[in-house]
Order: sequence, then C-alpha cells, then structure tokens
Amino acid sequence: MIYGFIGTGNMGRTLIEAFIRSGKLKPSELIISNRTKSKAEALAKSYPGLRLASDNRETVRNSDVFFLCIKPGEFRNVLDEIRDAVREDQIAVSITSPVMVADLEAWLSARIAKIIPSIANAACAGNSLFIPGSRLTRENRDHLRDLFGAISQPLMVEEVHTRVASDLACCAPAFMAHLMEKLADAAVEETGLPRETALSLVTRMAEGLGRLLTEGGFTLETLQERVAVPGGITREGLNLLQKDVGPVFNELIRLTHAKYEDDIEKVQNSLFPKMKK
Ligand SMILES: NC(=O)C1=CN([C@@H]2O[C@H](COP(=O)(O)OP(=O)(O)OC[C@H]3O[C@@H](n4cnc5c(N)ncnc54)[C@H](OP(=O)(O)O)[C@@H]3O)[C@@H](O)[C@H]2O)C=CC1
Ligand SMILES: O=C(O)[C@@H]1CCC=N1
Repeated sequence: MIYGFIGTGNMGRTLIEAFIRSGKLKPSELIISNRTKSKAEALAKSYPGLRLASDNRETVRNSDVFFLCIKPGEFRNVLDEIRDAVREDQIAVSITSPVMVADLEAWLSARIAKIIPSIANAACAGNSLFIPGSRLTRENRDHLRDLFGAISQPLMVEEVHTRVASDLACCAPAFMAHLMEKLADAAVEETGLPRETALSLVTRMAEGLGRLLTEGGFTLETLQERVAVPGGITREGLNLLQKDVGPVFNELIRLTHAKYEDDIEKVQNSLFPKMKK
C-alpha cells in the first residue's frame, strides 16, 4: 500500500514523521510532493527510501491513499492539477476543516475522508477527528481508523461539529500553551522569578497534569477539588479564574466559528465560482 502526501509543511511533515516513528508506515511506503521542492527534498533525505515525486500528479498516480495537507486557499490549484489523475478506487484524505466532504466528492472521483489531526499526534497522543465521506467502504473506514489509531485516538465526528471538535482537540494545544506562557510571564513580572525557571515549572506541571488525567484516575473536576482545599490559596485563584476566564472562552469559540464560516465561503467561491452575468 502506498501513501501519498501533497504538502509537506507543518502538518504534512508532522503526520509523515509520526507514522514513520510509530512504526506504522515505512519510508518506502510513502511518496511526497510540495510546492517548494526543497522542503520535500529535505524530508526525503531524512528518511531514506521515501520517494520524492516531481509533482502532485505523480504523487496521486503512485498512491493508493493520498493526503491533502494544504491550506484552504490552496485547494483549488491542487484539485485542478490532480483531478484527472485521480482514480475511483483511491482514498483521498483532507486534513483541512473548512473544505467540505461533499465539495471534495464533487471535485474528485476518489473515496473521500476528512481527518483532522492534532499536533498531539506527533507524540502518538490526542485525538484525530474522522469525518467519513459517502463513498468510503467499511474496509476503507477500518483501514483509515487502523492507520490513525497508530498515532492517535480516532474519533468519529459529524461534519457539523468539525469546528468545535477541532477547537478542543487541535487548536487547544496552542491555546493551552499560550495560557501557560502567560501564567509564567505573570509570575516573572510580579516576583522577578527567572523566566527560564517559570517556564520550566509550568512545563513540568503540564506533563504531570497530562499523566494524572490519562493514567492517574483524575478528571478535570476531581483534580481541581483535590488541589483547592477549602479555605486554601488555590481556591482564591480558582474563584478569580471562574469569574474572568469563562467568558473569554465563549468569545474564543464564537471567533473560531466566525472565521470558519468565512473560510468555508471563500473555499466554496474558489471551488464553485458563481457564473458572472
Ligand atoms: N497545524 C496544525 O496543528 C493543524 C493543521 N491542520 C490543517 O492542515 C492544513 C495545513 O496546515 P499546515 O501544515 O500548518 O500549513 P503549512 O503552510 O505549513 O503547509 C502547507 C503546505 O502545502 C504546500 N502547498 C501549498 N500549495 C501547494 C501545491 N499547489 N502543491 C503542493 N504543495 C503545496 C505548502 O508549500 P510551500 O512550502 O510552498 O509553502 C506547504 O508546505 C491547514 O488547512 C490546517 O488548518 C489540521 C490540523 C492541525
Ligand atoms: O482548522 C483547523 O481546525 C485546524 C486545527 C488547527 C489548525 N487547523
């Protein structure tokens, strides 16, 4: 089975490396192409056996399953280029949330799936969000679930919930990292603690927190209860967070959804331009 990757940027490279490091795929099972060739060349050099295609059509022609690891605004170009090289028996996986499964099915004859990975998958952790298209067979679904199961917990998601699920599984690593950095920076500003120490403390804390929640039998709720003893210092902090942080997240979810709707509209205008009168 040969797996093609179109786009070896941030996420394309992350997926390729996660599949290889997990032992799920061998470099010789992969063929890749990228707009800036040097980027794909560098990746191919790091993994002997990994094949570099001269263009996206070559990637498609030589693969059984191919991944579209490109940004929303880049779809029209790539779809135009590969459309007549795609076969009905192939599986095409898009990792991009605002490109609708039905629109990809209209463009390509392949069996379509949308699978949104998370940066957490680089550590073989976290979820991947699985939105199957209508042409996927049961075997195709099992195949993709098995593949992504090597680097993540695949979770079936309704397309209508893609945005919110992606906010929590895929964007949140960045949101949480930002909050941790802000916490460390505030500690530095308020007390003069060296920044390096502050960053190290919050990073180690996050490592422990992750383990407690995954292997330690804690939930988010029980964890807060255990640390915030009544009348203690943590309780004071939690009271403040409860008041101030909640509304920010409501605003954040509304914001990601507004940007998502905007992206969907732009993608649809580029894939299906309205006929000008
Ligand atoms: N970052 C994340 O954590 C996650 C990202 N995603 C989604 O993945 C998608 C890609 O994101 P990301 O990897 O961060 O973006 P990047 O910009 O890092 O990668 C996109 C890659 O696509 C390449 N590309 C663009 N046009 C073409 C083309 N015509 N032919 C071949 N290659 C092309 C670019 O090449 P060039 O080198 O020339 O720029 C670039 O390497 C986005 O839609 C994002 O929303 C999904 C889940 C998580
Ligand atoms: O648009 C998305 O949902 C993904 C998640 C992180 C980046 N892109």
